[in-house]
Amino acid sequence: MNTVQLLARLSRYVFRYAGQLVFLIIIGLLGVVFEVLKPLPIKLVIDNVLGSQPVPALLTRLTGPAAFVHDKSQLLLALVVFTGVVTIGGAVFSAAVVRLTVALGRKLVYDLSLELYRKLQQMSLTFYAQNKLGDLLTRITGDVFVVYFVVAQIIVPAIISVVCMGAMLYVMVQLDLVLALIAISVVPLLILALALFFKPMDQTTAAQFARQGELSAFVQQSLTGIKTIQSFAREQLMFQKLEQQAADFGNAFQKATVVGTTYNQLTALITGLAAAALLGVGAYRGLQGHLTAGDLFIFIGYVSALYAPVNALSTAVGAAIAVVSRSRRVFEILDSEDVVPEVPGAVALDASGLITFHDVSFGYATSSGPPREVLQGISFQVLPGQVIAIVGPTGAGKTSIISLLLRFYDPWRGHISLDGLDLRELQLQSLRENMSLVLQEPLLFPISILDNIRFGNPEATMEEVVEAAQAAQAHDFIRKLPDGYDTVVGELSATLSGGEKQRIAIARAFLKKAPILILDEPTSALDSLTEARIFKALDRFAQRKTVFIISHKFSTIRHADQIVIIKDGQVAEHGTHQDLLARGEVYADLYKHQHIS
Ligand SMILES: Nc1ncnc2c1ncn2[C@@H]1O[C@H](COP(=O)(O)OP(=O)(O)OP(=O)(O)O)[C@@H](O)[C@H]1O
Repeated sequence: MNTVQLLARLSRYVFRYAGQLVFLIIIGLLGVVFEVLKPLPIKLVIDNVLGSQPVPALLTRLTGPAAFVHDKSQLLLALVVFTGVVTIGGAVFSAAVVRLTVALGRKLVYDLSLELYRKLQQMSLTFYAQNKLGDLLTRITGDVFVVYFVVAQIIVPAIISVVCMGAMLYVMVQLDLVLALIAISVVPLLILALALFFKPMDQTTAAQFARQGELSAFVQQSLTGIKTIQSFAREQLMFQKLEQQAADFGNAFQKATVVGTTYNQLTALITGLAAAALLGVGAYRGLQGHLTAGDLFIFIGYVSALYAPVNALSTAVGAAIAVVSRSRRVFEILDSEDVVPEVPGAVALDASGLITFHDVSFGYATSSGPPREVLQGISFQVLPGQVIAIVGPTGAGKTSIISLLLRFYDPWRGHISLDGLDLRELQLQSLRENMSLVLQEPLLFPISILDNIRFGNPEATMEEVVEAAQAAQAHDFIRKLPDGYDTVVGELSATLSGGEKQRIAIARAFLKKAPILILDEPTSALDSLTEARIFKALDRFAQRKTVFIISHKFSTIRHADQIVIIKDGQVAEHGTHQDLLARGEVYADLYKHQHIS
């Protein structure tokens, strides 16, 4: 997307509030009137109060036959009052512009942040594997301000500046054409400076924001992993890595700032030289009688006042460049097609829990090189109400099977069906409503334990929550916490043990009344007595549910209706505990090993 397209797209967000924007611009333009009027009373003081020029015809036309314009002391008093009005009016309108801009900007940033957040929620896990969390955070908390900058630093100042400059140039043309032409000659020079600097400013600014994203990603990752860093006493190593990232960001920041300020200095130089030329030529023409002293004062006043709109315009150009770079980072996400697709007419389903894998193959993209296949030709069927255990060495592909079942990814070949329907024909939300998942490393949110358990079933009553917590062997320890079920889980749930977190996650899954329950190493952090109690409760809770269990523990696996052994991404064996022991191959070997150890 090129610069013009990007700015046009950003403007579309702003034009949703066209009424507010127009009002803001009108207020800004009324402020311009005060700005343009500012030097006028001083000209009249010089020419008509101190000097003895005839009162300008325009003024007598405005005031009619009023006598005060011809009485010097009364005219002076009127001009002093007028100056006060102009000053106060200018201040009021410029304050109003700031407030209205912020009020509008707030809504714009809010809208864009929510749109971005909604899109991020839909992105596939492949997207999250390829993008760093810290960088995404920078985009959603920082880069979204582009819509505010587009109003505050580009649209409003550009319009006000152009009108302000136009009005001042008009007055100058009326006063003296030669001087007005000198003032206008600044414009092509400013355009030339912009043409020279546009590309370097765009490139260095884009690089600065990219490095900033990388730096926040690194800081975010290292703070999340602070326990590991401290336990390995590797603070120094991480510090050195951070130093490198910070230095890269510093270099990028320096380059962008140097290029940006050089451009600003160049524009200031051009306008400054033009002001000097105006002053010289203006005074010369005054001496020749083309201008009154008061007119020359207006010129000098305008030339210095012209700095403000010219600077605002050049700042608007610099801001546009930053806005373009940053909005590209926002639109990259909004335009990304890396979402799990839903076919038109996808159906909702209250599943019974019949799941079939039909010759499924699947793999992951790698950051360098071709994608890597991790599952090949997987086929099996689970009937409603059955318990299936997926077993196999680490890295065999067990969790990948579960990820396919939840449609975090789609198979490369083959397909998976639920109640006879290809998962891709189902509405994503409906598919996942039918499933309840406990992960090996359960994540709890920084909300109360009650809300964590109710996460999958917000309507559940307190009795149901307690029942699920009791079944998950979590009720007793929750009751002993300072605020019981209302205890808020700390950041990253650092205050709970691994086993406590697992039990809350199991309670959460029990409470969500989905027909399919998926347990990925759900009890790895629990002692065998607690585990046995949970599985006893599971028999009751999971009646008529289809249950997937990934586990290395034979105490968990042996009672399953069927056991699938995955090895090197393929189904190596398939049967019941007794069948597989009798076969005396992979499963029997694993079983023997665990018993001996
Ligand atoms: N997001 C991913 N991107 C790339 N490769 C991945 C990804 N997730 C898993 N893999 C790779 O796919 C293979 C299978 O991983 P998977 O997590 O399915 O195995 P697993 O049997 O569940 O292992 P474990 O018992 O250790 O949890 C592994 O080699 C793993 O490195």
